[in-house]
Amino acid sequence: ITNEDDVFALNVLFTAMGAAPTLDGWSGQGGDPCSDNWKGIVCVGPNITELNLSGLNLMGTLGYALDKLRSLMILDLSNNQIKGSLPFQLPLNIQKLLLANNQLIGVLPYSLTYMSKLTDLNISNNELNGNIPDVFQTSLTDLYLGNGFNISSGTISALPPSPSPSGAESIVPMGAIIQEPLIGSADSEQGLSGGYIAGIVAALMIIILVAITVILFFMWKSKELAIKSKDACFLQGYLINTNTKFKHRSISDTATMKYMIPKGQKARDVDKTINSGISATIFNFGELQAGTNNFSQEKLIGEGASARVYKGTLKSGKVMAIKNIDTSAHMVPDKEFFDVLMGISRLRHANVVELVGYCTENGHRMLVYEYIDNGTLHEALHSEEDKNKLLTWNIRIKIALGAARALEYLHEICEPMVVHCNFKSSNILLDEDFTPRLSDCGLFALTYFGSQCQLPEQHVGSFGYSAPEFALSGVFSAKSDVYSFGVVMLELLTGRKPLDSSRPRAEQSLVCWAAPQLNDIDALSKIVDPSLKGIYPAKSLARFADVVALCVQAESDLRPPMSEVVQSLVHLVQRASVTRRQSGDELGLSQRYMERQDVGSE
Ligand SMILES: Nc1ncnc2c1ncn2[C@@H]1O[C@H](COP(=O)(O)OP(=O)(O)OP(=O)(O)O)[C@@H](O)[C@H]1O
Repeated sequence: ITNEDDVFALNVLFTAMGAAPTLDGWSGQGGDPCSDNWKGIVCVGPNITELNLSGLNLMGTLGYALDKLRSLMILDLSNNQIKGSLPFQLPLNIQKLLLANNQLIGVLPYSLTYMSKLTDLNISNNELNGNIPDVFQTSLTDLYLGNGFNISSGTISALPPSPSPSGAESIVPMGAIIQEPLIGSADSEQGLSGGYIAGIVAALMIIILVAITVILFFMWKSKELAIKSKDACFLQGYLINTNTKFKHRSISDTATMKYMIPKGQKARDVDKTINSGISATIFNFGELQAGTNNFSQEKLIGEGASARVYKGTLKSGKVMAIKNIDTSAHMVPDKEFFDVLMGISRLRHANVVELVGYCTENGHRMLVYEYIDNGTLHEALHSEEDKNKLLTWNIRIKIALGAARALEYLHEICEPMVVHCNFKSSNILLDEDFTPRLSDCGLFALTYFGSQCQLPEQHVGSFGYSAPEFALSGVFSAKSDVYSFGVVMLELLTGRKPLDSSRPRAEQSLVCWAAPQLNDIDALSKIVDPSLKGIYPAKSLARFADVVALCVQAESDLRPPMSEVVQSLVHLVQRASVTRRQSGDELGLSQRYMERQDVGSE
């Protein structure tokens, strides 16, 4: 009789692929694949070791349970029409993963890098994008591309000569096909090929940059380098230039939150039972599965480095955001998971997204949050749909104040304090009236660090927000959150992204470009978001900029605590409403007019 987990995985796969008629013998529920010779299956004893399903006209998606096939060595689903993204959880013992010629989208899951036995990977001719993990360049013999991968991030040296001469920032255009395997592709008969030379040059550059990093680190450590904001810019620039990845950083104790209990609540004997004290509902997997249409693509609302988020409707009719954490990449033991969960479940603040429940059935790690339905601040500021037009100056101050209050709560009211560690505009969700709600509070310890307190490569994506001390030493503190908050304020002020490689070099790092201009009122009016069309009170802008300048200081001790930031922003909001009343609120003047009055009155 076939292994129970293997049967479950095939049942899920069969359903996800729309019960394809070409899958002879397969079933969506139960069955005995090994004894009943299900199409394309090879077993050794009760375990499925091969799935050979190439060219069977299969559609649908790959489902969510492939990782249950623990003995699977060959997975061949090439030449079908499979859609959707690659599941986070793939079978870890796979040697051959053949998915070419399908319609797969999204990024490569991080779990791929954990597949130590993987020797053949063919994912050509799909619509995949994102980064290619470095590990593929040394351990695989057969990696074909034909997708939209971003091949920056330090991977360039092992790649064949790029069609574009732009070096480390090269992008393989969507649909471009690199025919040669990445490894062993150099044509030895022609001596040193362009790609080989490029590889050597890139390797030399990396060595030089690493040496610079080490020297800088020791200078910084011994306090011989008084880091002023100019130096911070240098560091930011350095990060852009090299796409440096900082691996295996430890996190300071303040950031590893275990029991986050807002002051006033009693810390009960939290260790006695593993999940007592968690103020959240336990959901069964079936309900979440049903509520998200079997975690279908249409219900997927977002994807971060460590989780996918689905919009789901519960039995009660309530709409929720269900965060399915990638367990294959982040094996957090139960005890730690419940510890963290207990803390998160107790967070209650008007500007913090509330955890409603969770599900740990079948090894899943799912968090159920209230659904916030107006997108993220990042989308509002940077999407191409002109959404930023809705963000008037006063709304921007309101968002900054709400987000500041959320951080103040985490830093100064919760006990022990909670350091967010991943504060950025895509973690600020907006509700209908643009009230900001901070998401992922307390989650960093769970999704990134687990028991080893290590930083994975994906965090590189948030570097535009990272404080210099974190980039240099990996140490996080509440003051690092304050820096990230300053970067988000700069985003609000300028409408620009923290790192933007499409801009001229001197403007790629937002902090680097904007910080020197914050104290100059003329310069300020030139860096302000053009989509505000000049409609803002100049004084309000200047005060806002003052707060930013304090927050993004390179020396962490000089940054203000969040309670001070809140106070400054409260003054701004109060001032804005007084000015508005004075300028004729009651007379029914338009917002635009009133704000023009505000500009004039400053
Ligand atoms: N409670 C929620 N309500 C509505 N949408 C949400 C909610 N939580 C997350 N999302 C959506 O899911 C997306 C992904 O969220 P997630 O926190 O997993 O990734 P991220 O913040 O973009 O990256 P990171 O992995 O660095 O946290 C968000 O950008 C947002 O669009």
